Amino acid sequence: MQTKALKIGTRGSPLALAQAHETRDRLMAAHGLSEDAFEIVPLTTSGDRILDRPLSEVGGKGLFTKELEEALFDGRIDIAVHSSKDMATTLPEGLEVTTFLPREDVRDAFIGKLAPSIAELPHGATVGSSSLRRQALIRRMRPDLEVIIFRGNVQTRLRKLEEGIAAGTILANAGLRRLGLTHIITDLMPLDIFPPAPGQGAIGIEMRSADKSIRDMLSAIHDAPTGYALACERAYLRVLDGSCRTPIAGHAVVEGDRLFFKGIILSLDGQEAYEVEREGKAVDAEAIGHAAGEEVRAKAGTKFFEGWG
Ligand SMILES: NCc1[nH]cc(CCC(=O)O)c1CC(=O)O
Repeated sequence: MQTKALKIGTRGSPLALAQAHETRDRLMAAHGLSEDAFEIVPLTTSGDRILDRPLSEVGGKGLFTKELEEALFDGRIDIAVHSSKDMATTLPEGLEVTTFLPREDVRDAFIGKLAPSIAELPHGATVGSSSLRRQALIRRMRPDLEVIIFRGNVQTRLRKLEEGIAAGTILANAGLRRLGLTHIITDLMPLDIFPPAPGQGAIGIEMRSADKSIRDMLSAIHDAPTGYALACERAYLRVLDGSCRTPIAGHAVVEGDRLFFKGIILSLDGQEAYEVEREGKAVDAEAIGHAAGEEVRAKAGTKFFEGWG
């Protein structure tokens, strides 16, 4: 007889559901379980409801996770599947992200209507993005372009593009791959000129700290290199979080037992940029990320952050 199904909490967007299914499939494979050992529970978050303003104005990353965390606390779900990029850097007492799935490609993808790449867009063309990081990186490359706010899930943004509201948009390659939409990509942005957001491309799984059996079950699908990269990137972001109106990019790569991190913070117009590069042992991921955050914050100086809080 089947015992109680494990309830996998997720946002209801097609991308979130794809990530929940990937988590379920990996758990099934790792433990030889069938589909009915799991129940996928989609929940609507305030981040999904508020679509007319940029996230940086309405409260930031917590918006996508709060409802899922409440459901974890009251037992409506047993685990919560998140895009790591959307997660706050500190979690409520009693909850933990113990598990990261193998990371997808971290690059951003350009989807162009008037031209296949940002470089080839006509002078003054409009690009849609509500990410401060993408806006600043676009403006750094092409100060003549106009950047307009584009929110909503991947499908909503693509519809806006079809309606001609913008000449192009930028989305994470990871999300497009998970949705089977890579055919619409017209350019993949190189990491050195368009570094990703901390956490981009990585699925994180949150659980109740006290749940020993779930901890054991999840450990079978944890990807250690992704875990180290994320520990580093999240520590870096945590140092800079006080300035959530700052465009921030950061990316760690793990090779064997070494970790290589690159980070950059920019002014909103992309004209000012401060970079940091660190490497060390993968097991020191968090300390490396923390030190990188401190370094880039010191380089930028207090004036850079003034009035942005
Ligand atoms: N903020 C929305 C969001 N959160 C995670 C992804 C993409 C998937 C990922 O980075 O894992 C996206 C959409 C996008 O940026 O294109």
